Amino acid sequence: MDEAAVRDRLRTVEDPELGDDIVSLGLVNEITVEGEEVAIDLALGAPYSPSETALAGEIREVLVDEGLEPDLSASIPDRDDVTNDEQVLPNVKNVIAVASGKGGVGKSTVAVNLAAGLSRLGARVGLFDADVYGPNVPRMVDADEPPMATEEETLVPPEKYGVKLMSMAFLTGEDDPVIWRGPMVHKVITQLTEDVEWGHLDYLVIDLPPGTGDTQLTMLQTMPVTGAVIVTTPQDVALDDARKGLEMFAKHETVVLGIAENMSTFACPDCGSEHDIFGSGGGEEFAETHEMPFLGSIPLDPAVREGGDGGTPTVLEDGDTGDAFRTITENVANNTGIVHRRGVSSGRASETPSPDQ
Ligand SMILES: Nc1ncnc2c1ncn2[C@@H]1O[C@H](COP(=O)(O)OP(=O)(O)OP(=O)(O)O)[C@@H](O)[C@H]1O
Repeated sequence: MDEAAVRDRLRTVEDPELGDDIVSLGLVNEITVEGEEVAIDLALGAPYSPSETALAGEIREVLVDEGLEPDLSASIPDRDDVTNDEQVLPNVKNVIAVASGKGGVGKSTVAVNLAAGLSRLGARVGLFDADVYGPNVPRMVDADEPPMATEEETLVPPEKYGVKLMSMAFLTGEDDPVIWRGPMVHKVITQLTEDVEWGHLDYLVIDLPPGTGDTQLTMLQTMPVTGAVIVTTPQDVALDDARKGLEMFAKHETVVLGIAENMSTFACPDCGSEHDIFGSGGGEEFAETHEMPFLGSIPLDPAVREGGDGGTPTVLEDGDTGDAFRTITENVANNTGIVHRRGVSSGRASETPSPDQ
């Protein structure tokens, strides 16, 4: 079988989300055939996301059915085409910012569980606690080991649950109130991203400070954010704040990967029934109204708080609440993949002359 024949066979593989075959969408970067061995480079950008893993499985199956031995690799053209010196965080494939319109809605909880959940899927993950106002991620994952400084004056982040961790708390101490101004934020964030030995990462999850002010905007401008996750509770006030969050991302042209609703239904351990303490369904309605993906709801569950007080992140535990975090993790990864594949296929569409040109 030659390259053209392989390409032809790949036309039978449909992208699960974009509604066309992978060749027409421009997702096949390169095919090299040597005897029965066929190496294929695909434009897939969300490692270990369930939908891209399934897609790769399907591609392999089609080729194996033809008696070939496939060897698949993935690269994202828009990131990989820029030389390393020009890039912030060149070895990080995806930067995912976790944001909320106001404090206390569970943003850090979602960031920690998302990072641990992605690591559980097999990905290489970092978690950057950029909440300058109240950095609490180290406490949540019980990481009392500070980063190590190298001779080159870079920092090696400690690791917990397979996640590399960096936090403002390592630098300022958790209890020191810090007043941050724009230029300082920019400088510190640049240092914390550039001087940290993150190594090669599939995902760097960033826990942004709550709110939608200058600090948050500076952070978005400093880092190459792939997409943002907005955390909200079903309460109207929080949803109003979530609206401001959307406006901030629109202003900065940041893709929103979806809305996660936290503290939805309370499953009462004593009486066994469910209570909608803050109302329910608000997050999903909000996502629908704004045509944003809905990532899932997390129940109000004492185990989440215990997990956040130095216990194991709930996403790593059995049970319904763990399932809820796993669903959100998978949706975030899948939506990250959609962002890249859509970017590749729309770039290709603009290169192709339209019929009447
Ligand atoms: N689904 C949940 N069920 C029970 N407790 C939760 C849940 N989500 C978060 N919590 C608890 O609520 C508190 C606030 O959560 P968290 O620190 O994640 O919020 P936050 O939005 O990051 O707050 P801030 O950024 O203002 O510090 C924590 O004690 C956390 O353990």
